[in-house]
Amino acid sequence: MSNRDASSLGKNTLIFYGAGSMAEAILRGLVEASLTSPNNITVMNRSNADRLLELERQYGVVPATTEDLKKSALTSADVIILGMKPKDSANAIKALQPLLRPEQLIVSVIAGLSISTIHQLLGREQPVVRTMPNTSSTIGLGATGISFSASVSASQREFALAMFNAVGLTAVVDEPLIEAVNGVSGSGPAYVYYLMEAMINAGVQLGLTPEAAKDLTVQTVRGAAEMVFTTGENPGELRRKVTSPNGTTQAAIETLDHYSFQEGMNKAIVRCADRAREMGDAIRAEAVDSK
Ligand SMILES: NC(=O)C1=CN([C@@H]2O[C@H](COP(=O)(O)OP(=O)(O)OC[C@H]3O[C@@H](n4cnc5c(N)ncnc54)[C@H](OP(=O)(O)O)[C@@H]3O)[C@@H](O)[C@H]2O)C=CC1
Ligand SMILES: O=C(O)[C@@H]1CCC=N1
Repeated sequence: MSNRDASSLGKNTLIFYGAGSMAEAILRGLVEASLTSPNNITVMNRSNADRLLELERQYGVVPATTEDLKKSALTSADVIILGMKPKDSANAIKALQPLLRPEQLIVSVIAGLSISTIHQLLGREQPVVRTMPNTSSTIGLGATGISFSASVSASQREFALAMFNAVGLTAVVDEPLIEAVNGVSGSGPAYVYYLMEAMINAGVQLGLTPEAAKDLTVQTVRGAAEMVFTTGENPGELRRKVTSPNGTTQAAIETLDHYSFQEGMNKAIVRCADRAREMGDAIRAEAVDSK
């Protein structure tokens, strides 16, 4: 793997094996940050060729639309990014078995799928980077948890970090904590969007136009995240500064407490991490069954 410039992805070739929303979020970030030439990125999926042609049109990446093109791109790529749904992953990874060279790097974004299951499905200890990104990578504001298998080389490690740093923030964690990352930031954008939906709906209920309710909500969430980021203050401290004694915010927070908001969020995130483990167990069972 080329290691001449750790801040870019060099001449390494990448294939997105599964080119759906998460793959697009990452590749768009890489292309728009000029981290690599779009010619170095191949996209493939199972059957939706139109989708690949659309990605080519938008980002200039290379579509692998025939079985021959798919095979040769998988065989030659320096890095293979597993971007299919968990339920499709066991078969897709098994199909790689006869194609892989020992030095090819596997990067997985698949929820629940452990490094050991990938090794089991491949029948060998290929270098694997297990990640949990999120869709905000699309605009360079992603948050990605990363862990490495023992055989990942120093240059492969740098490559993976450069790749995900190009599309946001990275946190290297021990592999068992990837499910916690899934609970907090992998699925996290959905919780924030859900909160925003509720805020917009309530604004409309109180008489605002849908446009005004949306604009005010978006700016509020943006501003609140930016306040935490820029000031370095804890969310709790910033919340207290908004909350005048016996004022309007206190009344709102008490209502959230009445409906167990904190407990609900806690249970949701713990359940999300558990669900990732369940999905991982199901893939592991497929790997064992196929032995
Ligand atoms: N969406 C998110 O916010 C996040 C998702 N993830 C993970 O990313 C992964 C992908 O999710 P997402 O992008 O939402 O899914 P999508 O359904 O958008 O995309 C999945 C892609 O995988 C392709 N695919 C399925 N089977 C195969 C196969 N055998 N060979 C080649 N390609 C295949 C599909 O092709 P076709 O359409 O032709 O069937 C499709 O292009 C999941 O494992 C998820 O856990 C991780 C973090 C965040
Ligand atoms: O919902 C899911 O399973 C995926 C994983 C993280 C975000 N979306």
